Amino acid sequence: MPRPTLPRFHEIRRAALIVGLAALAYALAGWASLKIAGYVAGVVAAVWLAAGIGAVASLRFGVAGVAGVLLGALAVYSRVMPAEGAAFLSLGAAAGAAITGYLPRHLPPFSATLDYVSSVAKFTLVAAPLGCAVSAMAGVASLHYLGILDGDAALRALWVWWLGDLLGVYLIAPLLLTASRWDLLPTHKAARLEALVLVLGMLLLTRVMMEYAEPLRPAEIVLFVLLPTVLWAALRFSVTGASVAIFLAALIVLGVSLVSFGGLTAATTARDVFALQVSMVTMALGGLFVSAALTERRYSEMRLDMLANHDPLTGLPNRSYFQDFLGHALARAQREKLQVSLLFIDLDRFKHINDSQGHEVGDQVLRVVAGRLDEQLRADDFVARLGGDEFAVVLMHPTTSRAASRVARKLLKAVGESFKVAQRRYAIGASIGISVYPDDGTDANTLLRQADLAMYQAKQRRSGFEYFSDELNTVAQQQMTLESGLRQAFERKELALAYQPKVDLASGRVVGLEALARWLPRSGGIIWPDQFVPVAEETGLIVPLGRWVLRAACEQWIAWRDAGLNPPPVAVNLSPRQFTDARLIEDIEAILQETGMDAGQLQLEVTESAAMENPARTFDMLDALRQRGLHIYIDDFGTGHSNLGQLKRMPIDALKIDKSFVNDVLRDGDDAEIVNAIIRLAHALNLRVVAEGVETQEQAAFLKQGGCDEIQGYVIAKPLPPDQASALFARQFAPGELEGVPPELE
Ligand SMILES: Nc1nc2c(ncn2[C@@H]2O[C@H](COP(=O)(O)O[C@H]3[C@@H](O)[C@H](n4cnc5c(=O)[nH]c(N)nc54)O[C@@H]3COP(=O)(O)O)[C@@H](O)[C@H]2O)c(=O)[nH]1
Repeated sequence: MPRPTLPRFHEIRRAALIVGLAALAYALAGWASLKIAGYVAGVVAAVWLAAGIGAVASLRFGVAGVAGVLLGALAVYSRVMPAEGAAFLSLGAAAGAAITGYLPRHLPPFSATLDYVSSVAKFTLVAAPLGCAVSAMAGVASLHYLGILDGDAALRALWVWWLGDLLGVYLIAPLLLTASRWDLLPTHKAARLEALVLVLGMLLLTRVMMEYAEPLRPAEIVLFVLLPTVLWAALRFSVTGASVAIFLAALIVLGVSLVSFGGLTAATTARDVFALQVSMVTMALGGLFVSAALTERRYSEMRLDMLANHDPLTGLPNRSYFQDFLGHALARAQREKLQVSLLFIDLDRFKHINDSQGHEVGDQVLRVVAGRLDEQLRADDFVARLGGDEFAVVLMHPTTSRAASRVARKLLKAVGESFKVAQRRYAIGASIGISVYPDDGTDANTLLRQADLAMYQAKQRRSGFEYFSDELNTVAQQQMTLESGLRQAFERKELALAYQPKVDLASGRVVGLEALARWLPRSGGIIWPDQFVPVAEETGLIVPLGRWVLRAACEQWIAWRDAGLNPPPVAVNLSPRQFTDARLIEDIEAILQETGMDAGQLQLEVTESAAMENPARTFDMLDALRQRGLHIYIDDFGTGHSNLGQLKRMPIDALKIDKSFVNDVLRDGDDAEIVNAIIRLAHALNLRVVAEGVETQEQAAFLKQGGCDEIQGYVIAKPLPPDQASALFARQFAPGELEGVPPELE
């Protein structure tokens, strides 16, 4: 069982302060009420403002507030009656306040700022009537018991007391409770003028109607003059405006009665007082309910607006809001001769975190980044989430060269700082592309495209941020031409495969073929995969391209087999994007089935970096492929960041040493060491090892001596068209007699 702890000093100090302030406010309001509206026996007021103070004190501060009410009531009542009576009345007041404050808090949902109709109803129609009834009954019973009120007078006083307390709650509590929602008030000049006219109108009309022609009674003034103005305020100035208007209207009617008749009770009958109380209750309820209904509607409009214009995950403006904002910013920049810098921000390796740690962590990362971007910017800068891991910032500034650089550096630094999510520390980088109005474009879409291109450049160069330049546009144009050409290349049958043999160093036999894509446009010439594979990767065309390559390689192998040529296994390259395609296995199975290809004769080459991107996923994928009989080669080995522990568990068959090491193996001692180390590592893991990019007899000899199993490279042959490749199937390359076969395609 937890041990009870003593309250700390600052808690005691706070409670004492609340008790003191609540007592003071209650006492002052009580004293003023008796002065303005003291009615029955000098104790019962027609409007008991102190009840409003009590309700708020209890609602906001609980027990401390109620204790303040008790003390404040004692201070008021002990001035007008004996101590015993004052004590009874004060206890009644405190009990009433406790009920009025306690009930709504325990009838959730309740908004203490009275901006929902249900909250107003709970407070004004349930809690306040009950609380006021308790204090009125306790008070009147005490006065009767003390002999101050006889039976008849007590019954009449009960009504006056209850309505007086209720009015006090309706006039004061909304004013104090809604004070924190000043933001709902319109702030423009016309609205202020309208409010002033309204207040002056209330004053003037009340005075005129009460004193001239056929003077109206106070209750009639409330219903015919003040109620409409309160409703006006409720319609125009939200709950806060309505609360102020209700309070002012009460002050005006009480004040004018005081000035005109020398006080509420002096020139009015009991019926008049009753009518005034009821009319004021009607006015207050009307104002509160109308304003709450309108505010509630405004909130739902704001919510809809928020949903339409903001990203629900980060709370930042979304793409559509961003486009609107940028459009307005550009129009303003044109008028005021300003510059606009657009920063396009893309997170580095976010996909990796999302894939490996799950979407919840990914979402959390996006929230952290959004918060950091927002924190770094000034109030008049603008940041939005465009979608995924892309954000955009709009800065407006006087014409200066490279004005956004400082902000870009600041944002990169802020985003790059590590942070903790679900007990783990993460660090994420970002790349930023910047375009500037009017230099790089004059419309939102162009600027966004240019900033995107610059971001891509920053990503490739790992430079953090880059400005847009015309050269980037040229490159983008070329890529677009390549993209549309590649789309047509499928239909026009312009794609072909070249096959490069792999030779077993021990036997000199061709033991494998690597299928490499070629694009032979009808217009002539050849487009190399170095040019079109990256474009296909970016545009997603790599998936259909990869499928085409797989199918074409399988069909060719079957054609060779059917021609009795005894083809060796054929390998195809899987790009990183293809490798993450959820349908890859399904596609491969379908191709194997449709072409009749033997799965054991198909090899897949996956680059080391793609394989290590998400080891857990890679593991499952490779395992599934191997179970179907395929063989897996890790391509370009040595260039990625292999984790040896993971490599050991990875379901693979061979490593291919990257040609960059092979290239300098005879000149560079380090490369020679690396090549030998990879060969030893592969054998230690029971994997075959293939050296790619072998161009000379000497390199081949070095590799053979080091224990390498297979070689591939120009020393044997460049990638060849199918008929030339098949001519090598039966050939045996004797050691020292390796010679390049002249290619037909290249
Ligand atoms: N996802 C896919 N990627 C593909 C496909 N087809 C090719 N590619 C990739 O494109 C890159 C360039 O390929 P390519 O121009 O065909 O170059 C290959 C060989 O011609 C070249 N090579 C082979 N031997 C030598 C050599 O002795 N010297 C030398 N300078 N170059 C040589 O190497 C390329 C094969 O490399 P690798 O795949 O790493 O074994 C390239 O990255 C291809 O992978 C495709 O269908 N899908």
